[in-house]
Amino acid sequence: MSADLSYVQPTADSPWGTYLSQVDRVVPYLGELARWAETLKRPKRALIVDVPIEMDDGSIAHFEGFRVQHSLSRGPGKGGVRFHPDVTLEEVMALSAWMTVKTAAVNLPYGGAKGGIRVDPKRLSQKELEKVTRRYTSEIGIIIGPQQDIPAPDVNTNAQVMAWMMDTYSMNVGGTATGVVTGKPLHLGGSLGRVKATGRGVFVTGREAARRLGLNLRGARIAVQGFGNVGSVAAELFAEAGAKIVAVQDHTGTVVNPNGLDLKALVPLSRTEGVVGFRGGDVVANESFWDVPCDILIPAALEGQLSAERAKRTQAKLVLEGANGPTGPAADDILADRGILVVPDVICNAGGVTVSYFEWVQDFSSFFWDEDEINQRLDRIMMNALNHIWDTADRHRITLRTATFAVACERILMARQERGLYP
Ligand SMILES: NC(=O)C1=CN([C@@H]2O[C@H](COP(=O)(O)OP(=O)(O)OC[C@H]3O[C@@H](n4cnc5c(N)ncnc54)[C@H](O)[C@@H]3O)[C@@H](O)[C@H]2O)C=CC1
Ligand SMILES: O=C(O)CCC(=O)C(=O)O
Repeated sequence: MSADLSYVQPTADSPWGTYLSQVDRVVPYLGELARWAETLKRPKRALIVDVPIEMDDGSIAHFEGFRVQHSLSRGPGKGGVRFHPDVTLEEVMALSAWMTVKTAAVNLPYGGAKGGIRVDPKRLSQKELEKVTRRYTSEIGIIIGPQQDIPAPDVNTNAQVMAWMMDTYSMNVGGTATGVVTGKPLHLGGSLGRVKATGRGVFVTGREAARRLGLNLRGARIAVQGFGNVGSVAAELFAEAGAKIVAVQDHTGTVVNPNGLDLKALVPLSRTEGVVGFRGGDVVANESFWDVPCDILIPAALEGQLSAERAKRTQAKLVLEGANGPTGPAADDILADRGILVVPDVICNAGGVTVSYFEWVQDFSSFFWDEDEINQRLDRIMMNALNHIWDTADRHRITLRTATFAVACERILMARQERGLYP
């Protein structure tokens, strides 16, 4: 399993360990290209930076920052930036590798990258947050750029953070470079539809999976873990399609209502108080979220949340991975044995990077599309990719995860091979 890199010690269920085991599972389906498989197990480039800033009280604080470019074989690096106190190099490596697989699965002309800062942004003032963002951008400026590596939002980052990143990079290169990041505000070269794109992709792939399972969305019961950009938008779209959101969990706690939570009231409140501020349901212990009777489970928070033990308990028939890496290999096997269908992260949440690609293309041409056009193109790309993956899964009798890796890794390794061996 291990690529034996001295700078990380993955375990079976850690993010990089999970990724390595997913690669091992796809190798038998790669034919001649399997000789290149080891390249998937090593990031091309990993940068660790110190981010020192002066805090509002005059003290100097240092934060650890990362940018990992897992693969550049198919194009520039692409992937979000996460601000979270638990960010590690190992986690960012896994997230960058999943980006490589994801961009290839939906056939975007990108490699995979990811970044992060080990910081709790909730403890920073707006001024401190801007300083951290700008200093980090300057430090990673030596490896990012519109043709090198294009960051985007992830956990605890948003359009404002992207605007600061774009501005800092632009000042350093001496000219406005809108294409250096995606997920920007609309009047700074952002794209219509990007904010909702990841949740929309979860909905599009989930709707198709439900259709194939014969599960009617009207009245279907859905539990959502993580109620931020991805989870809340996916919940709203499923509710619009007639489903009932029966449980939601965020970092503040868990709220359940078997008759369906009122999202019109819950969503705005969750942004200020967290979901436990909502009075239209019962606040329950976090662990009981995994026992809630439901048809569809959407993990949309962090990695490793759907553990083996929780996989044994869930009552869902369908799991839609809004988050990256929510399910470890042992849990994956349990879900497969129990006949629970998993639409894996590397296709399920690819809507965000797909509309990021649209944003990058629009920035280059300085011609912007309307939202209908964006949503139609997104729908088409996601459906084509999913159908191709489903055919692959049926042909080899493998899970959708291994099938997505098979489709994607063939594209990545073919590009690697075609680029040749010599410098
Ligand atoms: N934003 C994007 O476009 C994309 C995000 N993703 C993935 O989706 C997941 C969520 O990302 P976003 O919604 O963007 O982040 P976000 O920062 O908007 O929301 C994160 C949510 O997770 C909740 N959360 C954090 N820790 C938790 C815990 N221990 N237990 C329960 N809930 C917890 C937070 O309270 C918040 O509701 C991440 O895995 C991210 O990598 C994947 C593709 C694209
Ligand atoms: O929009 C992007 O470029 C990347 C989004 C992301 O970080 C992800 O898909 O995990």
